[in-house]
Amino acid sequence: MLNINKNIFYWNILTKKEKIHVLSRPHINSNKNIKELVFKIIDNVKKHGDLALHSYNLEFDNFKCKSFYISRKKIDNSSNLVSKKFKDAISIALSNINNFHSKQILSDLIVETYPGVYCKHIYRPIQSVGLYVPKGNHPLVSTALMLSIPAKLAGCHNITLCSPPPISNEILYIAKILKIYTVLQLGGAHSIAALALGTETVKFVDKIFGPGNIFVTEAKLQVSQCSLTSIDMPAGPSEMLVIADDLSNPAFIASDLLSQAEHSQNSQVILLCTKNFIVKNVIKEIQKQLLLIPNKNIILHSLKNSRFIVVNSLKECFKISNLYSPEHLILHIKNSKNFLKYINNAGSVFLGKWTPGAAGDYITGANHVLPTYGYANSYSSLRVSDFQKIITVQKMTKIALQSLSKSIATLSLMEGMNAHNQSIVTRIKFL
Ligand SMILES: NC(=O)c1ccc[n+]([C@@H]2O[C@H](COP(=O)([O-])OP(=O)(O)OC[C@H]3O[C@@H](n4cnc5c(N)ncnc54)[C@H](O)[C@@H]3O)[C@@H](O)[C@H]2O)c1
Ligand SMILES: N[C@H](CO)Cc1c[nH]c[nH+]1
Ligand SMILES: [Zn+2]
Repeated sequence: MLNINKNIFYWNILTKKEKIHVLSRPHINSNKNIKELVFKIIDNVKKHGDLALHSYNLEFDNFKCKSFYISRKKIDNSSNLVSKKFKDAISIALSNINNFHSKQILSDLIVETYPGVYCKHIYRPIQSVGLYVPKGNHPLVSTALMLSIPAKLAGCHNITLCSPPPISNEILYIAKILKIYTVLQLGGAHSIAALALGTETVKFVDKIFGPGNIFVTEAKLQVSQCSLTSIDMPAGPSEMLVIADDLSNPAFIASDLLSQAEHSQNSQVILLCTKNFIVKNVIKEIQKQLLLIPNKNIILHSLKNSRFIVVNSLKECFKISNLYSPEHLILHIKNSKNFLKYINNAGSVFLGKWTPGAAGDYITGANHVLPTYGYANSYSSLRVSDFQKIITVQKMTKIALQSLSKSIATLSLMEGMNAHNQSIVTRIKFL
C-alpha cells in the first residue's frame, strides 16, 4: 500500500528552503542527463538523417519500417476499423473544440494612429507545421484533435502529424477526418529532431506543436535554439493543482488528482487546502479509489511526487498556486468564480465541483495542450493564433509625412541616426 501521508505538509511551519523543495517539479533533478541524451539524439539525426531515425525507432519503440510515411490508403481505411461509439464521441468533441476555437480567429485590425497614418495587422497561417501526438504510455487520440483543429482553422496548408509507432487506427481516423495526409510513424526526441532539421525523407517544418514526455519536451526546447523551427510551448508531463475549502467533496478531489497522476510517472498533483480533515479524507479517498483502477503502476509512481499542503487561508492558497504556476488549476471551493481575480499563473482553470479536469481533457472544447514546469507564468494554452503570424502593415499620406517630419528628425538625430533622418529630408524636398 502506498503511503502518501508522508506527503502532507503544513505550509506555515515550513522553512523557505523547504517551501521551494515542496513546490519543485520531480523531473527537474534528472535534467542534466536528459539534456545530454537529447543533445546526442539531435546530433545523430543531424549527421545521419533517416539512418538515425530507423535506428532510434528500433531502440526506443521496437519498430521497423520501410517508410516513415503512412499511406493515404491506410489513413482512409482507418474509418472502417474504428467503432461507431468512438466516432460518435469524437464527433461531439470535435464540434465543441471547433465551436470554441473558431471564435478565436482574429479579424484584420486597422487603426488611424494620426491623421493620414494607418497601422494594420494582417494574419497569415504558418506555412508548415508539425503536430506531435504522444503515445508512450497512452495513445493520446484527443491530443490529435486539440492540435489539428486549430491548425486547420488557422489555414495551415502543410501539416505533418507525427506519433510513435505503431500509430493506432483511432489517431489515423482523426487525421482522416481533418484531411491530414502527411502522417509520420516517428516518436520521441528523434521525431522532433527530424521535424526541425529535416532528413532525406522528412521535410522540416516552421513550427512544432504538441505535448510529450521529458525527452520530447527537452528536444523541442533544444531544436528551437539550434534551428529556424520554433515551438508552441514547453508542454511536458501533466500537472494538476487543486485548491479546496472546508465544504469541498474529498471523493471528487481525489478523482481529479488521480486523473492527472495517471499520465506519467513524472506527473505531479498537488492539493492546497485550508482544512486538515479534508486533506486526510482526500488521502483516504485516493486509497479507496485506487482499488477501482486497473493498471495503476504509473499512478503509484507519480503519487510519490504528490503534495498535500495545509494552508491558513484561501488567499494564501492562490499565492502558492501562482508561485507554482500549474498546468491545470481546479477550484473545489464555494463561489469559485469569485476567486478568478486572484489567479495570475495557470494553464487552464476549472471552476467548481462539476467541472472535472478530465472533461477539459476531452470534451468541453477548451484546448488541453498547456504549459507545464511552471511556464504558465508566461505561456498560454494552445489557441488558433499560435498557428498564425501577425504581419504589420503601415501607410502614410504625403501630408502626414510632412506633418511628422520634424519629430522624426528630432528622434533620429538624437540617436545619431543620420541616414534615417536623410530618408525623410530626401522626401521633404518633393513635398
Ligand atoms: N502539457 C500538456 O499539454 C500535455 C498534454 C497531453 C499529454 N501530456 C504529457 O505528455 C506525456 C506523454 O508522454 P509519453 O511517454 O506517454 O509519450 P511520448 O510520445 O511523449 O513519448 C514516448 C516516446 O518517447 C521515446 N522514449 C521513451 N523512453 C525513452 C528513453 N528512455 N530515452 C529516449 N527516448 C525515449 C520513445 O520514442 C517513445 O515512443 C505525458 O507525460 C503526459 O502527461 C502533456
Ligand atoms: N491531461 C492532458 C494534458 O495535460 C491531456 C489529456 C489527453 N488525454 C487525457 N488527458
Ligand atoms: Zn489528462
